[in-house]
Amino acid sequence: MTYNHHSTVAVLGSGKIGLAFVKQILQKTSYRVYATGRRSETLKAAESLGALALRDNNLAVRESGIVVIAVKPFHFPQLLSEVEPESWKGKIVVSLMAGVKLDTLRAAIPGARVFRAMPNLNSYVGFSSTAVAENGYDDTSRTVEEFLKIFGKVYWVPEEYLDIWTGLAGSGPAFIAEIIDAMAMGAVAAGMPRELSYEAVLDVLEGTARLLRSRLYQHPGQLRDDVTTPAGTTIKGLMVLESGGVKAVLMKMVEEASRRSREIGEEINLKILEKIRQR
Ligand SMILES: NC(=O)C1=CN([C@@H]2O[C@H](COP(=O)(O)OP(=O)(O)OC[C@H]3O[C@@H](n4cnc5c(N)ncnc54)[C@H](OP(=O)(O)O)[C@@H]3O)[C@@H](O)[C@H]2O)C=CC1
Ligand SMILES: O=C(O)[C@@H]1CCC=N1
Repeated sequence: MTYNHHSTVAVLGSGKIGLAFVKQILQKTSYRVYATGRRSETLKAAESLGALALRDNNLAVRESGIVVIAVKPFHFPQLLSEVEPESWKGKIVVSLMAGVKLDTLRAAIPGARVFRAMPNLNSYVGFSSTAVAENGYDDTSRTVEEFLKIFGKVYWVPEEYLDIWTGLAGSGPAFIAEIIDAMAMGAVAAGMPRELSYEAVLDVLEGTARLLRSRLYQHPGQLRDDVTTPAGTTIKGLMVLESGGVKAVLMKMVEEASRRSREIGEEINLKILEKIRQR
């Protein structure tokens, strides 16, 4: 296969989200993929998907046109020390790290065109809801948009929304998974087998998302009211939900996750500035 730098992607950090990216890229495109990691298990997992797995972040960056940063935010300073500043020059860099701001990324990797994106683990099946921020709309942004569409839907947002997006859509699959589990357990408590209960909740979730996206409803409250028969079953369940303060808890859950994303950004920014001073 012939290739040039622009048809090669480096995924730095082949963990949970990194591997989801590797899987989709290799399944849907003809990009060559370099995937890095530290442990042999990590490299083996990437290799088994068809990536060129390697420990050398510098080589992966040098050989690629698009570089995805998928390490944990607190591993970023170490990653930086492993890549020569020259290697980043002219690259399109897409950071998936929670919290780490564009200014911090630009200061850390000058000479690259940097984008900050927040996908979610639904990328694994091509159903991510990904927000991306960077100033300007040009050919490079369009390349990044096309690239991110491999993993699902793409939304351009001002950077100020990215921490909130992280708390809502980035962490979202974990929150929804907990709600699904709780509802299935409720059915088990009422006497139905776990597997059947679980399938039913997944069906309800998928169907409700479709119904809410249809033109029938402008607001979820309208669907709630249509389901709720006076003195029926739903209103009794809703009363329990309200008495438990569940709606307020869910609101606080997203708000707190968003706050933590901002906090991570501040912590990493300080570490990066320290690192830059040492250069
Ligand atoms: N998980 C999720 O749902 C989402 C995560 N994110 C963001 O993606 C990033 C990764 O998260 P996640 O995938 O969950 O984390 P994981 O811990 O699963 O993956 C991180 C990977 O980075 C690798 N790594 C760490 N340091 C280096 C290094 N110096 N060189 C090469 N590889 C390295 C680790 O390899 P090894 O294990 O071999 O040490 C590990 O496989 C985070 O910044 C997170 O904020 C964004 C959206 C969703
Ligand atoms: O929990 C986290 O910090 C990361 C960011 C979004 C999903 N997982």
